[in-house]
Amino acid sequence: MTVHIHPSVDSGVKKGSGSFAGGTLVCKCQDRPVKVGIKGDVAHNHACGCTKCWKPDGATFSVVAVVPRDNVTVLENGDKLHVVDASATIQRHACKVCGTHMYGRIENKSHPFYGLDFIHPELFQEGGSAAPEFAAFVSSVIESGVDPSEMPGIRARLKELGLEPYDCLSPGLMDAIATSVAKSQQKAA
Ligand SMILES: N[C@@H](CCC(=O)N[C@@H](CS)C(=O)NCC(=O)O)C(=O)O
Ligand SMILES: [Zn+2]
Ligand SMILES: [Zn+2]
Repeated sequence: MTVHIHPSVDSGVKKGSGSFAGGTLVCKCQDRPVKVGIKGDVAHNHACGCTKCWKPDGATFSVVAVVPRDNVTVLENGDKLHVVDASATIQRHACKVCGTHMYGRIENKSHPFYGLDFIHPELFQEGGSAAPEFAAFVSSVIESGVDPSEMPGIRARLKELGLEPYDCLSPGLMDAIATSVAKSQQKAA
């Protein structure tokens, strides 16, 4: 059985150009698409299996990366955007018409990832942005309806694609979160 992860990686992970200068994210609407401008390349691009990150139709995983929030500008048809869940840590600004998530923003200034917005690089109209590096929240795909018996095949396929599977974030990002928490506890002591 073919294991589908996400259309942008199913035929192999495409390397970034290494010199992506930024581009425009476009939602799926034919009429008045929402356009969001991004300055510079993305970082920490990865596949995410959680239920909250936006996936295109039929995908098991989302592909999501971060950019500094100051590098994100709504260019066109921003009146179509709404926040999917205002109580979530990441406030996902999505098109009300087609449902595509255009950017996710953390408003809590004490969050370790404050200052970074989450975007889906497949929405760039330009090619060449940095490739996904790992897979996060892999076990969470079960919460979206994947049968647990499919997990060994999914993990094997992710490894074959060079996307090391983790059930939370990658060790580097988990260390970054823990470092930030440790620093804020030292400040409080
Ligand atoms: N098992 C949960 C995990 C959700 C989760 O913690 N997602 C991570 C990765 S995107 C997160 O940081 N969420 C914060 C948020 O969604 O606001 C699910 O699939 O819903
Ligand atoms: Zn749309
Ligand atoms: Zn996620």
